[in-house]
Amino acid sequence: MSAERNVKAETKEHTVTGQIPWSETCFGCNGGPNEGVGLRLAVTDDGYVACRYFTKECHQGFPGFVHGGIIASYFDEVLWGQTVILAPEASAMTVEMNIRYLSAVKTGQEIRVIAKPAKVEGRHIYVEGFLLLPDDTVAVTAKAHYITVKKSNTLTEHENERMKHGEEPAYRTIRF
Ligand SMILES: CCCCCCCC/C=C\CCCCCCCC(=O)SCCNC(=O)CCNC(=O)[C@H](O)C(C)(C)COP(=O)(O)OP(=O)(O)OC[C@H]1O[C@@H](n2cnc3c(N)ncnc32)[C@H](O)[C@@H]1OP(=O)(O)O
Repeated sequence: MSAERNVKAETKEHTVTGQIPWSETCFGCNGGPNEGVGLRLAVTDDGYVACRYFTKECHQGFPGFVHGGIIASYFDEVLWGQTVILAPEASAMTVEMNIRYLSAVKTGQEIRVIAKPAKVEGRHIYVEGFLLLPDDTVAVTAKAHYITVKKSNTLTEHENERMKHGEEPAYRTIRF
């Protein structure tokens, strides 16, 4: 995805085949009223992790616009979803992330945050993604580098089981 501003993505419909497990103790997943971001990550049949999300008023920085740190959280979470597909036996921790904020993102609208298919190189996973506004403008792009660790370094067996949620995805297709 280029860093050019005001670019509209050429979109098509993608079929959703599943959802990444989520946890109520995670800031990115927990959707309580004022508790967290509340993202749900869909997996598509062509290897993307994708998320439709209604931006919250309580996440504003400048009035009416989503805080850049919250936008970074969207990407940390959605791009991390690729690591669950690629290294399900491990946990992946973010070690680096680069974000280009091309257009401001308003609160109170439905955006889409997308992680492209990625690949593993030993313990390293590099993922790229983009955020689309309702009119398909590419507002933000991101690149992240994750490193896998033993799952037991981040979650006990009990927590790992307790945190898995197998809810059906809320939608069957997503356009991006
Ligand atoms: C299917 C079941 C799924 C279950 C699902 C459960 C439900 C969901 C539950 C929960 C949702 C969670 C959602 C999370 C999403 C957000 C993720 C975050 O926010 S992560 C927090 C922020 N990140 C950190 O705090 C990392 C801090 N860094 C570290 O702790 C270490 O650096 C670590 C563990 C990543 C690596 O340390 P070492 O001791 O294991 O390994 P060494 O030997 O130091 O490094 C290995 C290789 O990586 C490079 N490396 C290490 N650190 C690097 C860095 N910072 N930058 C670049 N390279 C680095 C090294 O040069 C080395 O490279 P060479 O293999 O030799 O080529």
